[in-house]
Amino acid sequence: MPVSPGPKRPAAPRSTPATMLRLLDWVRPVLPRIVMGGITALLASLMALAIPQVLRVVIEGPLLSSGSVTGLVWATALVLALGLIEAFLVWCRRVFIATAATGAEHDMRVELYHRLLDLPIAFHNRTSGGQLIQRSMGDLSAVRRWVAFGFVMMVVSSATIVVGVVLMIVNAWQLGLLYLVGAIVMVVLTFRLRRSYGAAARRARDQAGDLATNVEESVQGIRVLKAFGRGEDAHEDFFSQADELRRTELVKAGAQARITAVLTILPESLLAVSLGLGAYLVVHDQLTIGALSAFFVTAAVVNRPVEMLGNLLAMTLDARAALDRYLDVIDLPNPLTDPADPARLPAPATPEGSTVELRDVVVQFSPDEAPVLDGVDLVLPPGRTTALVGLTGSGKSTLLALLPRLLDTTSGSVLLDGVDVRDLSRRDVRSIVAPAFEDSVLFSTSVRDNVLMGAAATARAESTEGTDADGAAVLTPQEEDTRLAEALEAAQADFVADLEDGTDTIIGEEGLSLSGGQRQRLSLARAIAARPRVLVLDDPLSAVDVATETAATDALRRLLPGTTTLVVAHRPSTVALADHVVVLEGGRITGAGTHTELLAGHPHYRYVLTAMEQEHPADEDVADAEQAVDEVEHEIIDEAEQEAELDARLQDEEVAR
Ligand SMILES: Nc1ncnc2c1ncn2[C@@H]1O[C@H](COP(=O)(O)OP(=O)(O)OP(=O)(O)O)[C@@H](O)[C@H]1O
Repeated sequence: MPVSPGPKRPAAPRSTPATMLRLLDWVRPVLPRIVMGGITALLASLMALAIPQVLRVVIEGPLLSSGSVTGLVWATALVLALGLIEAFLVWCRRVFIATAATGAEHDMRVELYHRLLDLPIAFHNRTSGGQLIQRSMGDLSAVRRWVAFGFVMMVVSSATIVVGVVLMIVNAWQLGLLYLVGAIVMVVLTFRLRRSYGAAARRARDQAGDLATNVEESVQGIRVLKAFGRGEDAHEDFFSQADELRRTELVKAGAQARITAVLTILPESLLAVSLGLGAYLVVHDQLTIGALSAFFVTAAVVNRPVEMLGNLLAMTLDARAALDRYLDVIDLPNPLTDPADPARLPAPATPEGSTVELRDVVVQFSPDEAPVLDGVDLVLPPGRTTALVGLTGSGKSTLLALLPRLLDTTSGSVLLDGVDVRDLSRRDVRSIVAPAFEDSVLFSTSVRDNVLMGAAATARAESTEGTDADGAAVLTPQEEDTRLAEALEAAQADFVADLEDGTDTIIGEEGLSLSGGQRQRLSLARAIAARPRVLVLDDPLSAVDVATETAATDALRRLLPGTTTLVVAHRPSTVALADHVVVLEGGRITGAGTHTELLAGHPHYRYVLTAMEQEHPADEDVADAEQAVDEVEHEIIDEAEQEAELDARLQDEEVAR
């Protein structure tokens, strides 16, 4: 599967300040705490700057002129007090900022998750999982670190430098001005170097996402990798991706090193020049020793934030790259939206059940490509089962995705009991249309939770059950038990009774491993437990035998008599169980009727059935093949036993001799 860095960046790139300002959307509620944090940090810095001024008073005042011990004690106490206040203010900064930053990170993470659930399937098809995990974890951590430390320290450092330079000018204007000129040169050079770091920072984050995708896919596909002996190739792929990331990190480190070098060499050189010039000024009585000392101690305090600016700039560019990736997803327009004023959910159009109608439906994924569905007109008979048959790629899954509104038509409409699905809220549509897919997805929770997942939503739509404070339906424990038992029985999932904890057994990725057929049965049970008005099945029983499929279909008819069902059929047995069959050929419906009618008069239908039979041989053939395998296995075992007997006899003879 190709690895993609995810959504494309917006056409007009944002500047770093404009990007960082977007953070206000999440930071605004905690802004007072951040401002308080900033103020305490600033005060702490001012305390640090105040200490050299006390030093000047000490040198020029009590210590050198009057020799007063009391004055010296007071001055010492003052420096100690300033130090203690500085430490207390630093502690306050951490408390204020940490809670604010983690709160903003939490809100951003929740919003991203909500967005991922909201975005259409097409987005998830083209975006790799690792990239999304990286966005929700690593990228957001970088943003939090910047809010908690980078931003505040950037403001505080800048303020400290400005105040410090002013004090340096006040203490020794000649030396202060020299430092100011040097500071301007530093800023210009640093901003020139930032470009290469910024580009590498974005590249590194995209590459880290690719790496996460690689790990995720390798773990998920571990069986395939092992079975095909591709472990070595996978290892090489991973190695080269990891190496690419390493090289980008080195580019970042190089750029940061250059910035840090400028921000270290220049101020240190300035101090050296200032020392010579300062000594000259003192000798020629143009500067006092106290003022020179105060200048140097102030310069030492200012140099700390100046040197830190390099790291802070790198942190800002890292956070900007991370925030850009986050906003790429958050700002993505969702073509599947709810109407401003959704229509009320209609009642079933007929006593037999709901009707579903597709009117002149066209689906085209890209203007450069031919439509996948082209002028489809289709009515699903209420309360009956319709099988959708077609060659691979004919558009069956695409058509199915239109019913629960996982996808919208390019033109034409899909009507549920006479109402266009786009006029209903997506929540309402999905509360009456339940899907089950061939690729059954189970979550890392109990059988019970997996199966009852959609039951509450449909119960709310039926509105005969109780509701909770949010208006969502709540099934009583007894009702839940009944639904669970019925759904498991109908889906032929009786194996659940033999699991160690029955319906409370934890399954899914982190739980018990189930066979493909068992997973499919639970996925079907989930759709049944929802008691939908419309059931959409994308070949959900492909991994079970024909007898189980027949039993499940019978149970479905009994349990959900008024449910209108559309099932994609990949084998003749599924077609045979349907009331009505529709043939899809290159995105168009070319035939509809009963299995017998189509068999008699539709050549493409016969061709598709023949193709299905070749792909899914009848169960008798499979049974024959299994028996043949059994016989061969028995022969091998017999031969092995005979050889063992022969060996034992030869050994006995040897011993006897
Ligand atoms: N999100 C998408 N973007 C672009 N093309 C797509 C997308 N989804 C499906 N297609 C294309 O639409 C065509 C029909 O796909 P679809 O999955 O509906 O066929 P199908 O009949 O269900 O096939 P199969 O029997 O193999 O599952 C294919 O050519 C597929 O590549």
